[in-house]
Amino acid sequence: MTKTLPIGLTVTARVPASSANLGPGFDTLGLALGLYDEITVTTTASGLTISVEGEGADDVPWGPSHLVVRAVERGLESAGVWADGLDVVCRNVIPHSRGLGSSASAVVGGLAAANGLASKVDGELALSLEQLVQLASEFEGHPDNAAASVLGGAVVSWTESGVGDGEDRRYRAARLDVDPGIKAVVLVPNERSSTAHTRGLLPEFVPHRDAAFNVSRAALAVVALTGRPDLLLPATADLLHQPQRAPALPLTTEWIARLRGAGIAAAVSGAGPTVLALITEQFPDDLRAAAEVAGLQVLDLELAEGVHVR
Ligand SMILES: Nc1ncnc2c1ncn2[C@@H]1O[C@H](COP(=O)(O)OP(=O)(O)OP(=O)(O)O)[C@@H](O)[C@H]1O
Ligand SMILES: N[C@@H](CCO)C(=O)O
Repeated sequence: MTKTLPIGLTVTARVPASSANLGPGFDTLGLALGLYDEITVTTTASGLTISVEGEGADDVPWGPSHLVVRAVERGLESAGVWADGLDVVCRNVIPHSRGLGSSASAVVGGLAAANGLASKVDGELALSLEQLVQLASEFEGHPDNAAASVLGGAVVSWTESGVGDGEDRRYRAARLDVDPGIKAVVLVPNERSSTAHTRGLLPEFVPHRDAAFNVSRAALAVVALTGRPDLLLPATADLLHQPQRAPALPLTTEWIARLRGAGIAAAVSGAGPTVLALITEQFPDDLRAAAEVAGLQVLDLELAEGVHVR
């Protein structure tokens, strides 16, 4: 039976950004990054109020079609609770459409906030991390981003029910504990790039030798991330999506080549256009200055834990 939440219940979810693929792990590997959106949800007597500060405030709809609102509603439904009214406040920091998983973070944050409300009235209603990964991945479509924002650290994600996109598709993920010496630097262009557009550039079939190349590098990425950071450069090479997306991402492609030429493990973050660099030493000052001159925002980020609700 559905329980109605009392009025005035409030929670805040703090949800990290994420970087998907890490080079060879297309649709599989992800990393949670220390750049956070905060979502506060309060139960009210009726209706929906929403306010958005920061990133995307002028672009996203301020109403029931807002991604966070839809995720909160899905989360309440999944936990078996109902709210007569909701007040939703979003404080956004994660850049949109830059390959930093903003849409997955919005969905994970909304689901986790709903879960927090349900747990406040009855701990037995709490959704597990596995359920949050499933719901967020179903909702958003990218388990590599969604699982990273739920679980934190680095993740390997996979699907269990085969090839289809049907409702029975099961999304699974395992967390890797990343070597504490590894840090992330992201180079964020001003221009946006839609994931749907750059996915459309990918071919239906790839040569077997390229698939084999990526299998070896993706497996190596797990080794490098979990204790052999000296292997990060070969472990972040890719033939399955970055070369195909390159025509749509010229600045990104130029900077990945430049960083890799300097011995830095660099890859397209998600579907781009952000560049992800994984380092164990200081990011070189001359490259930082040159990137800024080229119009890239350079951010040093800790690797993050998963979504946190208070
Ligand atoms: N915090 C948010 N609140 C509401 N809508 C959002 C939020 N974050 C993202 N979105 C929606 O998702 C769109 C961006 O999704 P898209 O998948 O193209 O990029 P991304 O998630 O930032 O990057 P990627 O998936 O490549 O890592 C935005 O244009 C916006 O419509
Ligand atoms: N793996 C997805 C991530 C999107 O954030 C892609 O590269 O399209």
